[in-house]
Order: sequence, then C-alpha cells, then structure tokens
Amino acid sequence: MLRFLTAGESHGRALVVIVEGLPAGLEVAVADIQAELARRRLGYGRGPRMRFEVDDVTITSGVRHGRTLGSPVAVEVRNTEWDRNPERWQREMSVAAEDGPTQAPLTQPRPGHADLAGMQKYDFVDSRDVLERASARETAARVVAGTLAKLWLATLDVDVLSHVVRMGAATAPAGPPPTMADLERIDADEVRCLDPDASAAMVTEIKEAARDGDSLGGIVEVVAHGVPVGLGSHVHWDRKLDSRLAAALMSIQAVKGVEIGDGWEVAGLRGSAAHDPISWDAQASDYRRTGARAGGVEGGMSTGEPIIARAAMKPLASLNRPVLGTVDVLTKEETVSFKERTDVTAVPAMGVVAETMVALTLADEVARKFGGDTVAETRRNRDGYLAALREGPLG
Ligand SMILES: Cc1cc2nc3c(=O)[nH]c(=O)nc-3n(C[C@H](O)[C@H](O)[C@H](O)COP(=O)(O)O)c2cc1C
Ligand SMILES: C=C(O[C@@H]1CC(C(=O)O)=C[C@@H](OP(=O)(O)O)[C@H]1O)C(=O)O
Repeated sequence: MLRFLTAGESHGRALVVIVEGLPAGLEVAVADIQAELARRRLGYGRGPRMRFEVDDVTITSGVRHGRTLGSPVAVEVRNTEWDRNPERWQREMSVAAEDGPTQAPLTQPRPGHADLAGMQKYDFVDSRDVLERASARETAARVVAGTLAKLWLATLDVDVLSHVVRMGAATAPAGPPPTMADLERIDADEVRCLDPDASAAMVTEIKEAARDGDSLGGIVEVVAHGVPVGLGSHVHWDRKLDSRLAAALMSIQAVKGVEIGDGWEVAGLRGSAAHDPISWDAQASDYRRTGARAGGVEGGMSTGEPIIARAAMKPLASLNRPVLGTVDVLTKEETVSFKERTDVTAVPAMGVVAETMVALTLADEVARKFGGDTVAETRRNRDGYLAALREGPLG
C-alpha cells in the first residue's frame, strides 16, 4: 500500500508531506520535486503569489545518497512568503496564544469557497481559520507525493501527463488519446492545450475574465500510458480502479465533475456505438481495444489501454471584483464577500494536481498487485505477471 498525509496552512511556515510504502532503491533528487512543483505554479491566469512563491524543498527522511530506503519519505516545502513578508505572516499565523492576529477577522464569507460551512462546523468567526487549510496551496504537498509516485511508475514504464481541454467557454476539439510526445511538446505552454487555435481562444478568455475582475473554470484530461492490464478489481466497490480515480480527482479543491473515458457522451449512445471492440495484435501477442471510449478501465480494472480521466473545475470563488451576495456573520448585514488575493483561473495547475492524484492511485494499485520491497523486485514481479499472461491459455 502507498499512502500519504499532508499538513500545512497556505500562509504558514511550511507544508509537510509523508509518503509511506515506496520501495527501496528509487532514485530521487530534490530537482525532480522542484521541477514538478514548478509545473504546478505555471499557467496563464495564476495570481501574483505564483510569481514569487518558490517552493523551497527539503527531503528530511527516507532518502540516502539519492535513493529511497524503503522507510517513510518526509518532505518539507517552505512557504517563501513566510520569510519574504515576516511582518505580515509570521505574526498572523503564529502558533503562540499571546500573538493575536494582526488583521481584523474576515467575517464576510465568499460564496463557493469553504468559508461559511467551515466557520459553522468549527465555530470560527474568522474565515482565515478555514481558508488557510482549504486553500489549494495544500496541493503543493500532494505534488511532492505525486512526484515520488511518478518516479516509481516510470521504472515500470508508466507515464502520466495532462492537457487542458476546456477553459471557460473555449473548448479544444475532441481527438484520439494524445501520446506522451504530444503532451511533452505543450508542457511549458501558457495553457497546456494541444490545439493552437483553442489555446489562443483560452488565453483571450482568461484576459477578458481578468479585465472584468472575474474567474474561470475548465476541464483537464489526464492520460496515463503504459499501465498494465489488471490494476484494480471488479470484486468489491472500493477496489474498482474507476471509483478510486474518481474519488482521488474529486478530492482536488474546486473539482466538481470527473469522467472516465467518454463517460457522459456514451450515456447518450446505443451500446453498439459505445464500446471499444476487442482485437488480437499478433505482433505484440496482446489484446487491443479499437477506440478509447472506456478510458482504459472496464469492470473496475485497467485494460492495458491508456487510462483517460477528465476533471472539471468550477470557476474560482474569490473574485477580484466581488459581486456575489453574502452576509457579515457578526452583523448579519447583506454585503459582498471580503476580497482575497486570487488566481483568475488555475485550470492548468489543477491538471498537474490531477496527474498527481492519478499517479498516486496507480502507484497504490501497483503496490497492491505487484508488491516488492525494492524497485527491482516490483519490476520483476510485474514482468513475471506479464510473461505468465503471454505464455498462458489467454496469450
Ligand atoms: C491549483 C488550484 C488553485 C486555486 N486557486 C484558487 C484561488 O486563487 N482562489 C480561489 O478562490 N480558489 C482557488 N482554488 C479553489 C479553492 O481552493 C476551492 O474552491 C476551495 O478550497 C473550496 O473547495 P471546493 O471548491 O472543492 O468546494 C484553487 C484550486 C486549485 C486546485
Ligand atoms: C498558494 C497557492 O494557491 C492559492 C490557492 C488559493 C485558494 O483559495 O485555493 C488562493 C490563492 O492564495 P493567495 O491568496 O495566497 O494568493 C492562490 O495563490 C498555490 O497553489 O500554491
């Protein structure tokens, strides 16, 4: 089993993540983690914080001389705003009871954020007590865990990347599952969309929303290549790969819809048009699916085809020009919400987090199916399974 825990507030000293269940012998460098964190900071429409937040990474345990030991890996990501603006944040987020907050409490909750439900549930009158943890800053810690999962998956020739297929009203044309080369080519682009015209329309859409002080949501598609047949299982609800992927993706801040393959579209088709026919590839001695409607999962198990999962993000709740009605929790006066520094959109960044959640889910399923205390042992077990399939009655 691969599991991880994150801790940390958005403007606190640091985020912390502990990942347990990685095999020994996995090559890990701080630079790998920093590269993934940099991808998460990118994307047109991100707010001012992303220009100075540098994600200062320290691996504190579980790695020795560049290789995992099989023990829990703990990583700290310091919030550089803590040191950059000590007057503001070190006092505001102090753990000491004698240091009161420096700012008036935020009492006008933002519709669509975690503010009001969190204030009621935990009995806070200052929304900061909620937003600091609800904030998607936490996803930086997840991306650290996801980097480790991706590095492990890469030793099994499994790769996970994403692209943006919708930004507000701008939509990329549908196409076959992209290759890793396709996705790598656009990885540093401002919106990470495969279609150049749609990409330009997305940038325009973001500029217009920014001009209006508004926000945008959208849809990303995560693609995992090289996933062997048989991860997940049909035998129980909580072992189904599609259900696990859906839960993992839905856990991302502001994600409100998840689709595996052509989930929504096939609901409107006839069965004869909705499923991917099975064929035999004599050269590869393997079964293939013609088409990708199932998104690489049937019966809660990976089919060996690319896994395709989409995540839909609502427009961000904080608006640079707040117009949504709310109520001041102390006076009960009707007003608009408090104004908090914000992104205009974070759809490309969410794509990196979505890759992370898919990679962590796949790595956990790899651990369950193949086990192994070392990277070499997991790979040997995977190879043995695939060889047995080829040599058995189905091969
Ligand atoms: C990468 C990323 C960045 C985000 N940035 C913002 C932001 O700048 N402003 C905002 O209001 N919400 C932002 N969100 C969304 C909020 O964190 C989210 O809406 C909030 O925690 C409430 O959770 P819910 O939308 O799932 O109900 C972001 C989400 C992600 C994944
Ligand atoms: C800090 C990050 O995202 C933040 C997520 C977020 C929210 O409400 O979720 C609000 C903004 O925070 P701030 O007000 O500090 O600028 C984003 O910048 C990050 O992704 O690292």
